Amino acid sequence: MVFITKICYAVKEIKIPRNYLRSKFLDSVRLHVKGGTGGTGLPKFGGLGGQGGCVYCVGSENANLRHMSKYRAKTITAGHGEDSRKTKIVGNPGSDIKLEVPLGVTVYREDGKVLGTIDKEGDTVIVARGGPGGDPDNNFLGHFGQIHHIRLDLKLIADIGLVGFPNAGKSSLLKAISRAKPRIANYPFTTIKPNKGIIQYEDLRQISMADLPGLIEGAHINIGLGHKFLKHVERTKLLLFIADVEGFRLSPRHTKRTCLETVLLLNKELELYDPELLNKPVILAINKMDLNGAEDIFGEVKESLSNIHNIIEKIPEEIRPENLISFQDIIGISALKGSSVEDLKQLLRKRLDDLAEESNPDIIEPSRLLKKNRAIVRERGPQIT
Ligand SMILES: Nc1nc2c(ncn2[C@@H]2O[C@H](COP(=O)(O)OP(=O)(O)OP(=O)(O)O)[C@@H](O)[C@H]2O)c(=O)[nH]1
Repeated sequence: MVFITKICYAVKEIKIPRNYLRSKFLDSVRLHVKGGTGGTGLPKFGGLGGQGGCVYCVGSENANLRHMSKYRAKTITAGHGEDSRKTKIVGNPGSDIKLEVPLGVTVYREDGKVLGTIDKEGDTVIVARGGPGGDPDNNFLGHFGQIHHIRLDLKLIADIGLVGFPNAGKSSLLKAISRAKPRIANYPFTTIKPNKGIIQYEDLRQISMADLPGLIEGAHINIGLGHKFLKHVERTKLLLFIADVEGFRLSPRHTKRTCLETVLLLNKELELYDPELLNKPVILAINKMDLNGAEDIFGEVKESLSNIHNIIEKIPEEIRPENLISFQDIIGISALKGSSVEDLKQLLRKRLDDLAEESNPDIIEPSRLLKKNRAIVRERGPQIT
């Protein structure tokens, strides 16, 4: 009997094989927060009650919203202010509650008001203030703290946002170019949560790249994973479109789209989500250049895109975007074989450096900086003490 029970427990403990499909990524969380109540004053001695503690969010590199699930169906309440006593005339303030949240979080109140955004380590947003302690202005009665339902909405902060159809090779590229280890498989929607990788250069400069689950035709009407993850490209500086040279077909029931059509469809889906996204600089990488006939297709796609305004009328209406993206660069790569991945890596850096220089023209190139410093040394001579 004991043996059978043991087996039953053992069977129960076997993990479901498709466990990985349950996304461990959370990008939105609702919390109920309450500031502490102020302590009561002591009118006879002019004693003041302590202020109630506050609940606030603090940015931390290591935090993730998943940690917040422990607060589900609970109220996060800060400490109450201490009452004034004969032996301690000014009550101590209540203890604050510090919620560590990942960088890229925007905090919304229940009425939609933005309480603040957290972009850097240590950024702080107060989400529920503690009530004031009792004093002569409130008849020595401490007040309740603020109570709110808040929503923490995470948008990944990355330099580059990788956008493409399923199976285009986004995860393969992220793996080839960075130190990330995403799941790669030959079926659509292997990526079900955004992945972030860091591209490291020889001079130790680091650039972050976010790989988003694949978009498909009709994502705007919630087909596939819909536009759910597109919000994560809002805070990237540059978009990298990746298209399979052979195009894409979701299933035999769906229309086969060529490489050019997938590029136009990506343009259209981004436009339908938020036309502002089209103002970002975009680089197009055509992947799987190791396949037969890829060079010819690449040449045709490049030619068509350089001449797109003349041929756009011939494109079927259902895949025709209204505002066309003009790509900064179009490059052919093979994420699998690694060909031209290094060129793409250098190109991405160059474009990001150009952007940084445009937005801050005071930045001086390191080589110019070195020359300038040498000139100073020559002028005054090295200091000998
Ligand atoms: N021949 C060839 N195959 C590639 C290349 N890059 C990726 N693949 C293959 O294409 C398939 C899909 O690659 P993934 O990197 O998972 O594509 P993805 O865009 O991340 O796909 P989703 O996760 O569905 O969005 C895998 O079988 C890869 O091995 C390439 O350069 N050449």
